[in-house]
Amino acid sequence: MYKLLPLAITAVPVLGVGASGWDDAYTKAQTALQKLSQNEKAGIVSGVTWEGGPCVGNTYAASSINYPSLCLQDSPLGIRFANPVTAFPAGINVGATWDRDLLYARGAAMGAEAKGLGVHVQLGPVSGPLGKNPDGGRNWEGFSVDPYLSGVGMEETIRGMQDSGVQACAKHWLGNEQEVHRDTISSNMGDRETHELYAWPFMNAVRANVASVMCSYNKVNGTWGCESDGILNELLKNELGFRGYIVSDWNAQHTGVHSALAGLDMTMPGSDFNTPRGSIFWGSNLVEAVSNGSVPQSRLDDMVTRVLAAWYLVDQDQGYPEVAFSSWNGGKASVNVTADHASIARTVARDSIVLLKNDDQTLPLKRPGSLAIIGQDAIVNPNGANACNDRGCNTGTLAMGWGSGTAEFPYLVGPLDAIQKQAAQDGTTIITSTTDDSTAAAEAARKAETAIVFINSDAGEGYITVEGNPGDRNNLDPWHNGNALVQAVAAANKNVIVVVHSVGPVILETILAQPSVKAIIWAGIPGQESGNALNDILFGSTSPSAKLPYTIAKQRMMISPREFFVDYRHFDKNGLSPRYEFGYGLSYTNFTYSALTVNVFATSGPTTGSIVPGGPVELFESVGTVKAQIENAGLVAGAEVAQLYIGLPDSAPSSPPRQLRGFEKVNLQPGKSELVTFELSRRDLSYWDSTMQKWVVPAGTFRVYVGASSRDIRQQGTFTV
Ligand SMILES: OC[C@H]1O[C@@H](O[C@H]2[C@H](O)[C@@H](O)[C@H](O[C@H]3[C@H](O)[C@@H](O)[C@H](O)O[C@@H]3CO)O[C@@H]2CO)[C@H](O)[C@@H](O)[C@@H]1O
Repeated sequence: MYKLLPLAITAVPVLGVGASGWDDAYTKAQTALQKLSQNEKAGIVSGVTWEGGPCVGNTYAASSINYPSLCLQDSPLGIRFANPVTAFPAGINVGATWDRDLLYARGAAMGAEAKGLGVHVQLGPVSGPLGKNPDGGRNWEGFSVDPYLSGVGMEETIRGMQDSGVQACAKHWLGNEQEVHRDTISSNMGDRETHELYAWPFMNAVRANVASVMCSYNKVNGTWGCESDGILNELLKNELGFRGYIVSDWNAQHTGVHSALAGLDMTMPGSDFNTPRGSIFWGSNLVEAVSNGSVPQSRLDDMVTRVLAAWYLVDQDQGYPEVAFSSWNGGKASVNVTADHASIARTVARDSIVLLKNDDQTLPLKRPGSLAIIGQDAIVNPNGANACNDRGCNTGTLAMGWGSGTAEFPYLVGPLDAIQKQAAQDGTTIITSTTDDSTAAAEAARKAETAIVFINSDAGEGYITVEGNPGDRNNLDPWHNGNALVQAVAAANKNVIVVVHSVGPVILETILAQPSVKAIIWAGIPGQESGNALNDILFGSTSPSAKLPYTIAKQRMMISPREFFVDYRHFDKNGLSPRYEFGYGLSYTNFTYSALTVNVFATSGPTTGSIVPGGPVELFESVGTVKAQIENAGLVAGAEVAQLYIGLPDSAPSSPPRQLRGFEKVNLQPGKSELVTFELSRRDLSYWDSTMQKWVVPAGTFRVYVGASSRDIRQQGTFTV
């Protein structure tokens, strides 16, 4: 039933229509193209080799059109290899906020820092990996394992970044779901899961007019990601109407001619990582490939036009700043671009903290007489927050994963530092045990009213191995004997709070089996404001509002997704009970749901219209609304993320029981209520029909679920198409 993507080169890229920004940018690019020499054209699409310029990627300048050497720089959470910059919470944290405004604000702040430093292309955001494997090393760089939530994350972040003037780069296209063997494996995907899961968030990215997309190291259905006509020309450019350029991941290009024909538009870093540099596929070789007829002139012109159009799209021809740092000498920037972004970093970190368990209203803390703070994860690495290159170690509190998706911390507020400040105000005695030694931990815990244990679990990119974890995690257990640490503390103290800093799901069964564990918090990898944000929740200045962007299972084995039943789709389809389901999160108040109304006017059938950035034009048309009344029925102010799930009718074969298709976050004072409206687009009601090669709205009765999580459904309804 599933159709594999074609391997042969068959498609001719078409330009999307409908984005006037692109139309203007293309007009300027086509004019500029006429003035370029063949060498300049090849230079615009070729990197100058690894470490050949100040940024992780640099192209050649073209003096005839006053075009600069483009600076491409990581990362999805801040500007890599530069300082000072803001080290924002990771993608997985901002995903956990389910807050469009925060997604946009973080993107805009990152974009402003990039522009201030002269970075033309910021290498993020990420929706590949999506997170099919819960132990995938780079899942934390993206927003969520759910394509809808991930898609909103992509769209808002890209809008924020590009509104600030930097070109965003959506990565890694496509199926980059693991680090181990990432540059040799083939991600074999059926056509339907390709569309409904992995390509979905990139549709949002293209819809947000993303300037560039990075193709990935892995093969897709047997063909290298950066050499595949099927996923580059056919899917991304033709079907999704992508008008920007495709840049290779660093050293992910394997051939000169074939990659050009398959749709690659820029090669990075222009060489492999060896010294002296080998594997230079483009540059002067591309000029030769055109002159001997292996690559059509029109293809080279198309590459250049796309790259120039992206530059014009975000007005980088209008006095863009010079690059103000070098990646290779400590990154000291000649300008300070951090502005007031620490407050955005703190708000995101705070609003991404998920309260998983809170028995006996243990939280918020109410001026305790004494507190034991336990675990190495409570303090900043004694050697410094940036002691390890690309954060490639797990010493001290975990606030970032490792790899290219990192930035240098300008400072890192550790949990203990922040709690001590609050304790001084409250008259609370602090007792510490800041190693992971269980005996010392129990001794400290015995002396306090309440004990807070800090545990963590790290992951990162595969070119670094940390404590035996080769990028991907070896398991979903806490590191550093975290379970034993909690057990020891729970045996010594009847009032235990566990704080988890982790890149993704951690199995909590051992911890939950301790009756003394009264509360559990997931704080993710919160960036530079870690301790301050945690204080806001621990001591109750803010009620937690975050919801899990993935499922926490009872055991690792239970998550073995097949095809497109990843995460909650797998649990729902197979009638399995998760420990904490997708979308779950407690608050210090409680919310009631009422008055569901459904008003949908879609017609069944396939899309037929033209392609706009993102896909067929009708996919993004409104087809109705779902509304529900949310009331804060508790005693304190708080925010609720109301979630809309849709179940397709049986005429859509083998579909998940329900899928996220909307969410709205509302801030409510006690006793107040608000009517939330979920706007539905045609895409929200469609599935990908592999035979027809179309998005199709199936005929029949759709199920509507509105609730506080994927399992906590408060209102249900139906509509028929
Ligand atoms: O940074 C741009 C994109 O690069 C990919 O990651 C590369 C990373 O940036 C780079 O630092 C690392 O280099 C190491 C290299 O692989 C290794 O052979 C050499 O010995 O040491 C280098 C580190 O000092 O290579 C990474 C690729 O393997 C990312 O996938 C992508 O997301 C980035 O945007």
